[in-house]
Amino acid sequence: MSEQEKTPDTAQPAGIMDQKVGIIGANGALGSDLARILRHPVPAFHKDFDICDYDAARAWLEKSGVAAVINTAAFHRVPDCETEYAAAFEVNVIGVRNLARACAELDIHLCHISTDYVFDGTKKAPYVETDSPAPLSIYAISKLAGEYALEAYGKRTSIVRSCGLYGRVPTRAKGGNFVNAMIKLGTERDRVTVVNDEIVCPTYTFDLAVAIDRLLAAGGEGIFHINQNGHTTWFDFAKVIFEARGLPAKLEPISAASFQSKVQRPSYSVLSNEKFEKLTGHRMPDWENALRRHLAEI
Ligand SMILES: NC(=O)C1=CN([C@@H]2O[C@H](COP(=O)(O)OP(=O)(O)OC[C@H]3O[C@@H](n4cnc5c(N)ncnc54)[C@H](OP(=O)(O)O)[C@@H]3O)[C@@H](O)[C@H]2O)C=CC1
Ligand SMILES: Cc1cn([C@H]2C[C@H](O)[C@@H](COP(=O)(O)OP(=O)(O)O[C@H]3O[C@@H](C)C(=O)[C@@H](O)[C@H]3O)O2)c(=O)[nH]c1=O
Repeated sequence: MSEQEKTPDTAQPAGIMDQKVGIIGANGALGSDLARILRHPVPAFHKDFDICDYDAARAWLEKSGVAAVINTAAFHRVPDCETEYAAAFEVNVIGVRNLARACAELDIHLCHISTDYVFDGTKKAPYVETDSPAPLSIYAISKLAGEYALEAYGKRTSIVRSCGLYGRVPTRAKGGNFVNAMIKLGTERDRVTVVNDEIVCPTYTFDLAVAIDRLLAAGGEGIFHINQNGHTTWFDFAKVIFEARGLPAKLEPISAASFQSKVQRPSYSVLSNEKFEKLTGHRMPDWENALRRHLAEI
């Protein structure tokens, strides 16, 4: 195993948060890694309750006896949000409002997952938590409105914004993630085109789950940006996947403008980890290290 593939000492699976923590969406990409990392996880599945149902959410939270809860539930098939906007707003805003209200009443810390897409990408330097959001899509608008709902109705809250999640369990809402899409396309097609002018920092759900555990243990409240360190383009990210897997298709760079999509995505959405790393003393591994560890586990 190369140096890049070794698990860094920051990624040990044992959680440090010493109290019971609820995980909403415990079988999702991030939720399933939270369930394997947290020391005292209390998993909640969609069949247990829907966050859009305030009474059901409150009843589960009250019964669970958790000190904190992490909300990973979202409507996040990004292109579908453009047309199914009522559903997107119901889950991403009203659902979050419900959780914020219930957690405030029950004195539970609510940690909510948000996105790099709240920014428009014009900054061209890592975004810090105090930068002004400027969402470009309905998904991004609904996630930003969810943040505002949390801040308006919540008491003890944290918001974790991250970027381009991938992990052992594919994102349920999308039926996959960028890594397994590349492996599938790279195996089935002769030629795969990937955008080379969106600068991002795709993030491994395992590393994000470890980081969220550290954030909760440190009592972090407010907004925190957490993604892998460094930055790449989707094309360069795909290149590592193609090389590591020896995929037969020809990989070609294209511009975002020529990628057929009904969604406008930020051309730069790297997040600065500085606030998180300062509070917790925990350094996020680089994106390539994370990707190679992930490729070794699937
Ligand atoms: N995936 C990505 O690239 C990124 C995601 N994010 C954010 O991270 C979070 C987690 O993403 P990820 O783990 O990939 O998502 P997944 O789709 O894998 O997991 C979401 C989980 O939430 C559950 N869920 C969905 N809607 C509801 C609801 N109304 N009530 C209760 N449970 C519900 C789902 O259950 P079921 O499937 O059974 O409905 C699923 O278990 C989301 O908030 C997303 O916006 C941020 C940046 C990037
Ligand atoms: C599958 C594929 C994607 N792409 C591009 C499209 C897009 O610009 C980029 C990533 O593709 P995705 O389908 O993952 O894009 P998308 O679903 O918009 O990903 C986003 O999901 C939401 C939930 C978030 O919060 C964001 O952080 C972000 O990761 O790669 C290609 O160029 N070629 C391809 O074959």
